[in-house]
Amino acid sequence: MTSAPGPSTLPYTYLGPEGTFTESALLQVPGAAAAPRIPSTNTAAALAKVRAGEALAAMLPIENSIEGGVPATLDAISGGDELRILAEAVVPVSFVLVARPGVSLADVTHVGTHPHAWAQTRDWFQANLPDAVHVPSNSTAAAAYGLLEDRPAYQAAVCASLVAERTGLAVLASGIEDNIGAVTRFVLVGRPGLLPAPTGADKTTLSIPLPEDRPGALMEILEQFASRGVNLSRIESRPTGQFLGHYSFSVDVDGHIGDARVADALRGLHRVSPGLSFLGSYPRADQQPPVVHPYNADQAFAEADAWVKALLGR
Ligand SMILES: O=C(O)C(=O)Cc1ccccc1
Repeated sequence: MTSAPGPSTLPYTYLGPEGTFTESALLQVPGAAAAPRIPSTNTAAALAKVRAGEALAAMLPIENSIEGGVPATLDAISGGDELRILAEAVVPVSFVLVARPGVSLADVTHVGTHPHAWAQTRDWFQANLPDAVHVPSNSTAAAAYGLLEDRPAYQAAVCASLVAERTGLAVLASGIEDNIGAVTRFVLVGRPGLLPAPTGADKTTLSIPLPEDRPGALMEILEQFASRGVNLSRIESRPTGQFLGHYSFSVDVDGHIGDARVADALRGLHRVSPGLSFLGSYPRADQQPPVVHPYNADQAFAEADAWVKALLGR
């Protein structure tokens, strides 16, 4: 992963409070662990700090290996003033069930947690507490801290084990995730102007509105990638909110806008869907370079360009 963007006195922000999986993700960004950081209550609050220049960048969950995309993040980064993804981090996610000391499993009727954590522990609750009611919270850590307040609306919370250690809450059960090995992907989002340099193992995130409701419109978009040998690692549709049935495609592709094949695909996309948004090119967390056929390499694009220029006498 690249280092955090340049030296700055501005803090980073993240979906808080302390002890969320999002904070763990931020701590993976070289340079960010030693920098000041402030928690935000939710995605909108985190991005408002970035847009107002009060935070250098915000770490937010974007995709889970079980649940798929995180709509709140996908929608927030593609709407409003332009933002850029600067880095990604992938964090293994394991959950514990915590309660105030003295509370037992039999006392638990309501459980506070983030909707993603609830979705990833469904089977465990079905098997162990089938009647438990979910009380949604802004984050797993917020749910756990809520147990320390007067008269919480739930008796137990699902969170990271780190939060149990920090709060002194009792662990009623651990490793309660339904899918061992599940990971969540997080992105560090800043203002435009900071384009991370290509590393050879990068991703580019785009939001592409379907230009017209007609047969083949999506295929025309996908052709721009296929014909340049650009692999997609995520694609999902999100409603634009304009009218029922109007969708935008949120896409991650292998490669950097500085790679000729990606830049050429972007040119093609701009012709097909001029309203597309470029949300950033940034290093892949797993540092795996893509397989690029020689005819899609930078050199092949440069040679093709030179050939046409020569034919035109330029
Ligand atoms: O609530 C948290 O701790 C978060 O960081 C969001 C989240 C919730 C569940 C799985 C991964 C991330």
